[in-house]
Amino acid sequence: MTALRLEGVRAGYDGREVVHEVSVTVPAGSWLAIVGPNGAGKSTLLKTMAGLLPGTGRVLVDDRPVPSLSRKEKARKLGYAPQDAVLPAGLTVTDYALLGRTPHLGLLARESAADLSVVDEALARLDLAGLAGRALGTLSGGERQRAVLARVLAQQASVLLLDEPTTGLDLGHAQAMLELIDRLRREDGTTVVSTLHDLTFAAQYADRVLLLSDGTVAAAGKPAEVLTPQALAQHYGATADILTAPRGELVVTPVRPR
Ligand SMILES: Nc1ncnc2c1ncn2[C@@H]1O[C@H](COP(=O)(O)OP(=O)(O)OP(=O)(O)O)[C@@H](O)[C@H]1O
Repeated sequence: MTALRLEGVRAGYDGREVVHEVSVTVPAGSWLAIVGPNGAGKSTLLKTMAGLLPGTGRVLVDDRPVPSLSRKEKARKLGYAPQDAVLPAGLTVTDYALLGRTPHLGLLARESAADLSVVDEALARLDLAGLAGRALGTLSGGERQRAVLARVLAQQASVLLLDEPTTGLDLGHAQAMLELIDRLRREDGTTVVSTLHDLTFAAQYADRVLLLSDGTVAAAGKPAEVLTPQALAQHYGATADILTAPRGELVVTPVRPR
């Protein structure tokens, strides 16, 4: 089953097109990583998928055009975590994550014990339980980023659109975050689309990788097919090797040019 489909999507800002004619199909329960150099249009593409940026072409979630969904339907189907969310400084981590439950509440309904337990679990999994009562304005960069993800996880949307979910996280928290996202995918059938700068993470977690370059799809397919030294040289201007770790995982590593 297809969870998300883009057909000839074009998008941009102030009349300047930065994403050109992107078509992609994301099967339900799979993970698509969007990679590419700075300014390639990754965040723009993700915002267009989330229905936050108008574009031409079609974006369909569960075979329904995103613009045709009500706000609540959209929030139940699509959870979007931006790279640089603006957070209300005075709100506590718990109250902020509870906002993720809004699409699940009835009219004028307050959060139930079940909503609170979803939030508590998201906070615990993101190692934020000890910070639950802290105001967002007092958090470190990595803690803030985890709070943004806690909110989107609490939303329990069927498709997660995550813009650079590991930005600002140390190696352990980054890995824990990706493991958590992968577990949601395997256990609940959640579909994941994430931009990722870390190509080793992209290679190890995504089923498929879409390499965006200058707003067009330069390559799409299995990580080993897309992440080649030639592609990294051509599109990133980087000298890199693709290694295989002892247990078979791919590792993308820069190598100092000679
Ligand atoms: N709000 C905006 N208004 C005008 N131009 C924008 C806006 N946001 C992004 N752009 C431009 O669109 C292009 C694509 O930006 P985008 O943020 O989508 O790239 P990206 O691949 O996510 O980059 P990065 O890896 O640096 O985060 C860039 O040229 C950028 O300057």
